[in-house]
Amino acid sequence: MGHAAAETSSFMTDFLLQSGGVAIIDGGLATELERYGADLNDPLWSAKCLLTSPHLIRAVHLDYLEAGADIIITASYQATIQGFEAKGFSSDESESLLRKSMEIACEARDIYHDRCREGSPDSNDDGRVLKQRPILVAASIGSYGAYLADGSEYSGNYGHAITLENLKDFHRRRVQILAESGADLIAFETVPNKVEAQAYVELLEEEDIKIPAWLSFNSKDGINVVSGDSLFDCASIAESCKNVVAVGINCTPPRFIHGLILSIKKVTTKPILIYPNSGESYDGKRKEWVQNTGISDKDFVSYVNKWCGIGAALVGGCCRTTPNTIRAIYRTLSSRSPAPSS
Ligand code: MET
Ligand SMILES: [Zn+2]
Repeated sequence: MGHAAAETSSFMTDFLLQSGGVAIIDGGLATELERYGADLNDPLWSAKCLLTSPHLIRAVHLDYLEAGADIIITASYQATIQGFEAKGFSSDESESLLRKSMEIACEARDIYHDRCREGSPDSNDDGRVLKQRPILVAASIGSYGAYLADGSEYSGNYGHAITLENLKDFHRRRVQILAESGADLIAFETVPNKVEAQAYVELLEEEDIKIPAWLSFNSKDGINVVSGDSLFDCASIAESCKNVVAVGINCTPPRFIHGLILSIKKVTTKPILIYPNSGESYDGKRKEWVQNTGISDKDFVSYVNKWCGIGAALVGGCCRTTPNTIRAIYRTLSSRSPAPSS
């Protein structure tokens, strides 16, 4: 095992120790940008704000840090070189836009640390969490299906024409750029099938990527990943890769999470991460979320304690969760008694 590999293997466990056992991931980015008034009806979705309103992205990152998040995820989920080129940007410009997602998140972290120095040590009167702590910036990589912008990341069905090699080539340059952008780790999010998980771990090894990564799958039945591929197989692929420092589930209704954690536990010794959506249903035809079909922040939080009880080590929220959700998670985790040291 080389030096870098040895460092990778303790990266997440060290971070979790510093975070008090459980680390908090941020909440929905795209849906929060929409709440701020951004129009994301575009093939680039949230990545459109890299062009039109970077200040909003920064504001949302800051909101999540002030709600208590220990990890913020960049706006690069649907930012791809191919997607930017389709809009007429050159490849250099497209690469800069990817780096920009990282710069915005790092700026937010810097501003936050300044506010912590100026503010009160723990929590302000206004409920902001201003507490110096290690904060990670995770570079988001959404799936090929997200780039297609037709809901394929929720079907995982790319057709027979798309091979493992195609997927590796599709993601290669973006992975390289984000890995060298100053990110603390790569967040492969909403991975819908086995072949894309395989593509990611092979890329990490072939390109000798120097920073750690997590792999996070989505499910719509609580048993398999959305394509119908077995979660057991998908999590095993993640488990086999030394660069992968956590494996889990995102953008999946809360009611499915308990069972999914138990399935993942059977395959992995790596920390398990969980950031469900609000449970609201999505109307694919109208391209909008159906309001109030999900659960309240209070119910979300009562789940969080159970998830941590069965082994989730990183918890946050995905689409339609807000800084209020994250603040509620922060409060419930802070009130937990510290794990007995063994
Ligand atoms: C469709 S899942 C989207 C994940 C991304 N991190 C976001 O919150 O916007
Ligand atoms: Zn989501």
